[in-house]
Order: sequence, then structure tokens, then C-alpha cells
Amino acid sequence: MAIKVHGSFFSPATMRVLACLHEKGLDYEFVPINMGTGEHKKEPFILLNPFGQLPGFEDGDVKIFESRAITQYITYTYTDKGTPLVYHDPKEMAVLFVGMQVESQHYDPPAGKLAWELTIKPFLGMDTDEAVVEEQEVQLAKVLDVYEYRLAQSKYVSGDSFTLADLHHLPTFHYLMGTRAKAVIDARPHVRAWCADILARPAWQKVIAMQHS
Ligand SMILES: N[C@@H](CCC(=O)N[C@@H](CS)C(=O)NCC(=O)O)C(=O)O
Repeated sequence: MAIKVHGSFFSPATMRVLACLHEKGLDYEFVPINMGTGEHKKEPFILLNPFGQLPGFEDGDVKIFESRAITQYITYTYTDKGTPLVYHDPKEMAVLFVGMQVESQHYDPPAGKLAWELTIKPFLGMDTDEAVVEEQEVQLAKVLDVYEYRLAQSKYVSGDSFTLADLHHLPTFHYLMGTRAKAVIDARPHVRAWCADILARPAWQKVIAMQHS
């Protein structure tokens, strides 16, 4: 099997890559990396990702990291498989490029901090910082106000098809929906409907099932 994902079923960045592989219907080998023992900071993992962060990815002699770069590699390499995830038309792609940038530059900073404070820290036995949660909920609300406006005009964040711009949100949405930050999502009807729609995708459900395997 050519494709290998080195990561953890619980790591949002790993989950992003797995979601893409399942949307494409591709076979792959999963290589678990134990963050608890610091495996991600040592060789051989850091030969794949010198920043010592999950995931690492291999497809034959292609060895890359950064989850959003990996999803784009998969999408453009396996164009004839599964869900297209991108458009052919350059104008539609322009909107998709914006959607991917908005996710990584505007949505992910507050969503990632909230997921850390409200799910990962309690899981590790650490105290949630309430001041950070309150501040980041305000930031997330501002971003989702923009999403609410856009999602009133199109079914997905970058047009009327499910694309990488939507897929990239899945891991953080999944974690936030189990926290009090769900209220920030639920307060916006178009965002709530979109979130429920993309979280229900069969490919994503397979990624979640792996956490319970
Ligand atoms: N921008 C990177 C972020 C990767 C990342 O933050 N990975 C986390 C797990 S989801 C990690 O390895 N954290 C441990 C660390 O940074 O030392 C990506 O999207 O791949």
C-alpha cells in the first residue's frame, strides 16, 4: 500500500487528512504515533515532519506534512477518485481558495484555542482557562457571523458543492460540538445547518468511528 498516514486518531490535523482520504475512497496504512511518549519529537517521525507535529504523510516517494497541504496533494493527485473536493472553473476555484484561507487564518485560531481549552486540557487533567474561553468565543462569534452571511447565499462555504474549504473545518467542529461553544454555532441557523450537514457525511463518520476502534 503506497499511502501512509503517521498520526493519531484524536489529532485534529490527522483527522483532516483522514477525512480527505475517506472522501476519495483511497486505501492507506495508518501508523500510530504516541504523543504521550514524545514519539513525534524524535526520529524517525521528525524525518517526516521536522517541526515534530502530527501528521506526517507518505505516498511512495512523496513525503510531506501540514494537513492542508496534504489534503490538496491528495485531491489533485487522485482527481478521478471519490468526491471531487475542488472545481474545474478558475472563478469557482478563486472562491475556494478564499474559503480555505478563511478557515486557516480566521476560523481556526479561535476554534483551535477553544478545542484546546474545552476538550484537550480537561482530557489531560489540566484546568480550562475561562478568560481565554470567553475571549475566543467572542472571536469565533465574529467569524461565524461572516459565515452566516455567506451560507445564506450558498449551500457550502465556497459554492454549492462540498469542497476542501468545508472539509478543513471538520475536526474542530467535531470537538466544539461537544462543548459549550456549540451555542455559538447553534445561534446561527445557516452555520448550524451546514455544520450538521458536513459532520453527517459518511466519510467523516468513518474517521470518528476510528476513534472508537
Ligand atoms: N498546521 C499543522 C498543525 C499540526 C499540529 O498542530 N499538530 C498537533 C496535533 S493535531 C501536534 O502535533 N501538536 C504537538 C506539538 O505541536 O508539539 C497541520 O495542519 O498539520
